Amino acid sequence: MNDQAPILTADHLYCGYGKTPVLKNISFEAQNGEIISIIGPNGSGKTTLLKTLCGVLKPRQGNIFIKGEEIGKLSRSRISRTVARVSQTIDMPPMTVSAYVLMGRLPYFKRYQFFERKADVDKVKETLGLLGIGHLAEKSMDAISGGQQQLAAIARALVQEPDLLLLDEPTSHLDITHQAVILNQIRRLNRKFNLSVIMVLHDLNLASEYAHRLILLNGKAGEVFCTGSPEHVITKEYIETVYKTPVLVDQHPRSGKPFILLDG
Ligand SMILES: Nc1ncnc2c1ncn2[C@@H]1O[C@H](COP(=O)(O)OP(=O)(O)OP(=O)(O)O)[C@@H](O)[C@H]1O
Repeated sequence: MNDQAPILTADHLYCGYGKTPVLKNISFEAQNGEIISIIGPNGSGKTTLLKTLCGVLKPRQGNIFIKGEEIGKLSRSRISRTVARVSQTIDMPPMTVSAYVLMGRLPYFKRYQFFERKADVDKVKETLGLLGIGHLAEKSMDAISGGQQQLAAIARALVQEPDLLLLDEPTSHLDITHQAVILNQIRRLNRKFNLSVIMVLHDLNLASEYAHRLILLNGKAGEVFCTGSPEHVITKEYIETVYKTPVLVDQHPRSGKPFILLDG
C-alpha cells in the first residue's frame, strides 16, 4: 500500500444486487484525514455503496483502491487492519460487550495465537471508556439497549485501529448525548490521528456539521447528484430537487455551517 495515495478511490463503480444496478458510474477519492458523509433519500443506495467500498459487496463494474492497491488483491486481514465498517444492523452474539469488542483485535492476532494479549485487553478497556460504556463491559450484548449495542459496535471498529472508518448511520439509535459522544469522538480521532471517515447520515444537519465533504445521491437516477463542501451541497435548490420536500436553509449560529429546517 502507498501511504501517499488517497485512502480510498472509487473508480467508475456500478453496484447493486440483481440485474439493474442500484448505483451507476460512481467515482470519487477519499483523501487521508477526510470526513465524508454520504447522504440521500431512503433507498438511494447509501448502504449499498458503503458495503461495496469495503469489499463486502463486489462491484458489477469498476474498481476500488485502498491506498492505491486494488481491493481484490488485498487479503481480508490486510483490509481489516486498514478499513473498519460498522453496519446498520448489529449482530448480537451471546457474549459480553468486552468479548464482542475484542473481536475487533482479531486482524492483529499472529498465526497460532489463540488468546488475546494484555495490549489487546487494554485497548478494549480504553475504547469502552472513551465511548462511555466501560460499565457495560461484562454485560451480555443481548441484554443492553439498541443505542448501547451501537456504541459497542463502534468500539469494536475502533479497536481495529483502522485508517478508514466506514459508518452506516452511526447515530440512528442514539439520543442527542450519545450522538454528540460518537461524532465528537470521531472528530477527535480524525484530528489527532488523521483517521479518515466515510459515514452514511440521514440527519443533514449532523452531516453538515461534522463532514468536510458530502456526497449527495440522487434517489431515482442511482447516481451522484453532487459532491462538495456542506456549503456547496446543502442548498435549498439541491435538497428540494433530490428530496422533493420544501426546506429552509439557514446558517448554524455557532459554526456557520448550513442548517436545514422543513418548510411545511
Ligand atoms: N440485499 C439486497 N438484495 C436486493 N436488493 C437490495 C438489497 N439491499 C438493498 N436492496 C435494494 O437496493 C436499493 C438501495 O438500498 P440501500 O439500502 O443501499 O439504500 P439506502 O440509501 O441505504 O436506504 P435507507 O436510507 O432506507 O437505509 C433499494 O432499492 C433496496 O431495496
